[in-house]
Amino acid sequence: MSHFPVISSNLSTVHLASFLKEKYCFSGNTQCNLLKTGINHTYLVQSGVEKFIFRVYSLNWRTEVEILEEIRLLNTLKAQEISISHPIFDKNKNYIQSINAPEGERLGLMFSFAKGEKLLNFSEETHFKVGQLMAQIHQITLQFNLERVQYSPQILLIDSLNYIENFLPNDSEEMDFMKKTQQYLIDEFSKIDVNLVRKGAVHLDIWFDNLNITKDNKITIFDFDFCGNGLLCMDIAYYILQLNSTEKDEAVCQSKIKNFLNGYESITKITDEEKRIIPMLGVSLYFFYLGIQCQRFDNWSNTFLNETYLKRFINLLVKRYFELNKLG
Ligand SMILES: Nc1ncnc2c1ncn2[C@@H]1O[C@H](COP(=O)(O)OP(=O)(O)O)[C@@H](O)[C@H]1O
Ligand SMILES: N[C@@H](CCOP(=O)(O)O)C(=O)O
Repeated sequence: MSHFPVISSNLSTVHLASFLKEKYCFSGNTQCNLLKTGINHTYLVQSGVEKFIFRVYSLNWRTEVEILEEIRLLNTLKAQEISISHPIFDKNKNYIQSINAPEGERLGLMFSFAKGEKLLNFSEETHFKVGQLMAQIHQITLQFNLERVQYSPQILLIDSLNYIENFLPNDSEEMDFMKKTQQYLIDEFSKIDVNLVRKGAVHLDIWFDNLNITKDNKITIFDFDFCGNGLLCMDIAYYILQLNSTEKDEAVCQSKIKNFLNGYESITKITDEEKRIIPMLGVSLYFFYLGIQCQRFDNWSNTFLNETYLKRFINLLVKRYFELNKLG
């Protein structure tokens, strides 16, 4: 039977379970449950008492080389005993699985299950520990070059706004703000003293949503899908930015940021130049991820993304953060 061509599909969990059972030689009952259809589709795989996470990349989202580079980074971190979710190879020692989905070949990768649970809000002490963990990662990823994206102003600010333009009227106040801010941020990038900021591999998406925390406060970071090359302080900027959007009490938010930074600096120093540019990098990352949401409209964000959503996001998050940091 021939099918009408599709751009994305949801794999049958029953069939995925038997595919994985065979590939990874799982003994006994193997179950697969969909956790999330995001840019990638994430499945919880259970084989007896063991738990794993299987990620199925959207069609053409990442190349094989990019995924191999993510694996290389994760294995480097694992070798240094950094608490991250690591990739797992199959019975033939292959990491990447190829799945012949209706839309074309989709790639898959198995990960260790990060112990603990996701917490929207956690203590100052835990923020201190996240800071330490991020700094330990950065000590290893300093000067680490990945054959993946370079987080340049072009990617963060120009390409992103091109995607946003498809959904936000050109004559709206919000687009006016975005265009002026884009120009301001491009200028700020050109003023960065590159000799005083550390460069290397960044995760770019470290926030509560990509951390599991155990009862005894052990943190594991997962979802390195956006890893690439950039300024290490982009990770710091993103974490602080997200703390501002998830912690509503200003005093508590500041105290958590302070603890996070203290934790980081208990391992390695953040330069004065890095501290100076953290706010403008945060706003740049808002641009980037808003661009990603628009880019992935077809198979991810269409359930929430529209003109009103963009206007609210820009006014309540981007503009607020810009003004809070007295930028411009
Ligand atoms: N290694 C992991 N260990 C435990 N849970 C995970 C792991 N990876 C993903 N998850 C769970 O699956 C959800 C979706 O996975 P994620 O890779 O973050 O996808 P997305 O980027 O679309 O949010 C996460 O929010 C988390 O709850
Ligand atoms: N965290 C980003 C988007 C990437 O989200 P994820 O679901 O892949 O972790 C955002 O805030 O937009």
